[in-house]
Amino acid sequence: MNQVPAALTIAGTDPSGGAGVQADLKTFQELKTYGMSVITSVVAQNTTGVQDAEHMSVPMIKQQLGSVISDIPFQAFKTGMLANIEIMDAVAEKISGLDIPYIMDPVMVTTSGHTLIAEDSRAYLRKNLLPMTALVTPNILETEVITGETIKTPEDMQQAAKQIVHQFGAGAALVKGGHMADEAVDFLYDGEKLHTFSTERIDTTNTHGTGCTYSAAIAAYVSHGYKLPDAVRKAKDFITAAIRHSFSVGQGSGPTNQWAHRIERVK
Ligand SMILES: Nc1ncnc2c1ncn2[C@@H]1O[C@H](COP(=O)(O)OP(=O)(O)OP(=O)(O)O)[C@@H](O)[C@H]1O
Ligand SMILES: Cc1ncc(COP(=O)(O)O)c(N)n1
Repeated sequence: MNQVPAALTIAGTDPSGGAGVQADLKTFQELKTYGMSVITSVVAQNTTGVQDAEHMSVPMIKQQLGSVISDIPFQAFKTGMLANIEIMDAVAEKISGLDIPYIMDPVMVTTSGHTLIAEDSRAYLRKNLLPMTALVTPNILETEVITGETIKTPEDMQQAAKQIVHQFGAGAALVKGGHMADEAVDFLYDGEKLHTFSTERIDTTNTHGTGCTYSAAIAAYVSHGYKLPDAVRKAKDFITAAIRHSFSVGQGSGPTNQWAHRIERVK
């Protein structure tokens, strides 16, 4: 018997293969995790941006979740694009009661600047979904939306990570600073300690799908049994390699390379 951990992504699609469910499944596979996916929205997008999106019906999302949950055990799951309150509510209903670590990538705006969730669903996400998470992974903009505070400095990021845990009830918060100054520095607050993960900033515009790949890598490592700070540290190495060896395909912001960890021997 081939026993491997399994992970589930609940997210939107990217037919150009760089973000969303496609990035998540590639990442799970690379990290020796059996990958499964529930599609919430079908998005027409590519490296240049988002052209259109169609959301799956609530019954269909619930059916997909039911199909997976009733059949195959998994050791971690993540959410990406949850476009509106109805979809968030459907997902919340199906995952409540699962005793499995939940990693939320609170997808709001893409790297190319397109809004992926309805304005009025932000409050729902904060109030109803955040308390269910083991970890939430907002970038600066998403952090500002969640906390209502402006982020200018690394200290602001650290403060926000604590606030997201203590005030909004997330299990842990990883505030990502891909756009802050010279370094790509992220802060993890796990309810007890602040951890810093910092790498050099790679000079590239190929960052399509970085958030998706990073959170999927964290979920994969968690499915293998790593505790949060270690899972994030390993995922940070994975995403940094993936950005460093990213693909210059397409006419816009290219995708990351999920097999780069093999080139750099990230374990
Ligand atoms: N140019 C870069 N060089 C190195 N690391 C980067 C770079 N851009 C992003 N990262 C890192 O990649 C990971 C994923 O970043 P992610 O894209 O989710 O957040 P972000 O870059 O802060 O925001 P955005 O979603 O708007 O791109 C984070 O660890 C971030 O620090
Ligand atoms: C379906 C979907 N989900 C999420 C993203 C965010 O991607 P990025 O990490 O580039 O901001 C995306 N472009 N498409």
